[in-house]
Amino acid sequence: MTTVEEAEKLVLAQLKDYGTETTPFEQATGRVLAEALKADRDLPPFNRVTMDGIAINYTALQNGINTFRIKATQAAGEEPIAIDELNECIEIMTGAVLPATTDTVIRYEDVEIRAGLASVHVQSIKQGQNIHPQGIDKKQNDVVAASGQMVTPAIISIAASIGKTHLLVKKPPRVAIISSGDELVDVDQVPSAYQIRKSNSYTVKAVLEQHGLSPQILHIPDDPEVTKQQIGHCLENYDVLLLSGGISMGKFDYIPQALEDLQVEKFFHKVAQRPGKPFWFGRHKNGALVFAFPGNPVATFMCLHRYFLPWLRATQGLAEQLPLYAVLSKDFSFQPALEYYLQVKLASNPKGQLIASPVEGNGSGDFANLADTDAFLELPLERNEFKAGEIFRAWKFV
Ligand SMILES: Nc1nc2c(c(=O)[nH]1)N[C@H]1C(S)=C(S)[C@@H](COP(=O)(O)OP(=O)(O)OC[C@H]3O[C@@H](n4cnc5c(N)ncnc54)[C@H](O)[C@@H]3O)O[C@H]1N2
Ligand code: MOO
Repeated sequence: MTTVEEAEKLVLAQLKDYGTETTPFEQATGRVLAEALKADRDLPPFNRVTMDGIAINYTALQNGINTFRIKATQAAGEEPIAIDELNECIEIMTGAVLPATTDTVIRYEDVEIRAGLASVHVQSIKQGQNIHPQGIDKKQNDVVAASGQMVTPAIISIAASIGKTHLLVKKPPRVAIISSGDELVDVDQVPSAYQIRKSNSYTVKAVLEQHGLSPQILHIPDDPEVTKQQIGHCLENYDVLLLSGGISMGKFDYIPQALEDLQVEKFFHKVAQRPGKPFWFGRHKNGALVFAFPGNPVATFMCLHRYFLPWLRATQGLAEQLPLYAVLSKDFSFQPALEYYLQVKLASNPKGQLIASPVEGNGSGDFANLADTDAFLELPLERNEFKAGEIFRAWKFV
């Protein structure tokens, strides 16, 4: 059987550039930048006052002048007002441009203002204080965000500051999320005593939307002809098919046969892991990839995080995410020769360690347990006994 490492390698070998597109910057969170963002002017663009108070020329203090005549008040956004004499000051607000004839700002807390005069009542004034100098953060045309990184709220802030209303981003793959099975009814339907509501498709969609994708949902009934026809249609119209269910050994598990009939090359079927053992992965001749995840909700969820999301990062040119490690909080044993993905709740302790506490639940059909956990702990297949205090890789999903 294919090991997790082999499966991961085969998945990550299927990278493709889906091109670029332009998007309004406000809608770009989670997308991958396909251009470098450059400062349209110095950052900050002028010597920016950082405290409300008075602007003076420091030479005045050196000459023993402690009381200043307030010449004018300058708000942020106003043209700077120069002082003409050393014994003058400008009352000035945070965000205002420092007037060229001044070089130091003293905050209101350190002056007393009476009858148009400001008296400084502290000694420790430093020349140039309370000023954020022009261009100290970045110079005009400096790269402020490199191509190939994910657009985060901080990058939205940069785009806004430099007037970039639209960003060139990587085009994400077009994804179809496909569920199958006649036991499944829609979320707004009342299931019979023998049915359940579809949940996997919505879980997968929610995760994908967090990563900037806009997938389409489709349901296929347990009918071999319809299965083949619908999957055939998706292979022509999408870059990636994410299926859940219908791939193990059941009499109505028509997906593997349909994929074979449609000439989707199988890279593997079944991975030495639990949950998610029946995972099927392949590629159609036109390049469309098929991730067919086992239908049990926890299996679909695990495979999505363990295989699809790393593939998505890599195919969009993002650097590999640094692995996360956690300390197992109590002894645990697992006998089958499968890599086990233990559901855990993570918490850090005062020593700065990340502690993984098992919250086992009732197998891969127990999707309620996912809400009580936030990661899978990857327990290697070569072993059966895992001791409290040992460190393992964690796959966080919250
Ligand atoms: N004889 C064997 N039986 C099974 C094996 C096996 O190796 N030999 N593997 C088991 C494992 S492990 C899993 S996981 C499941 C996977 O089977 P399928 O991928 O064919 O999934 P289904 O049978 O269609 O469904 C399994 C389970 O999940 C529910 N389901 C399916 N889709 C959804 C959905 N969209 N939303 C919510 N729940 C869904 C479905 O009703 C079933 O309860 O096979 C084992 N059997
Ligand atoms: O993959 Mo199955 O999830 O072990 O139940």
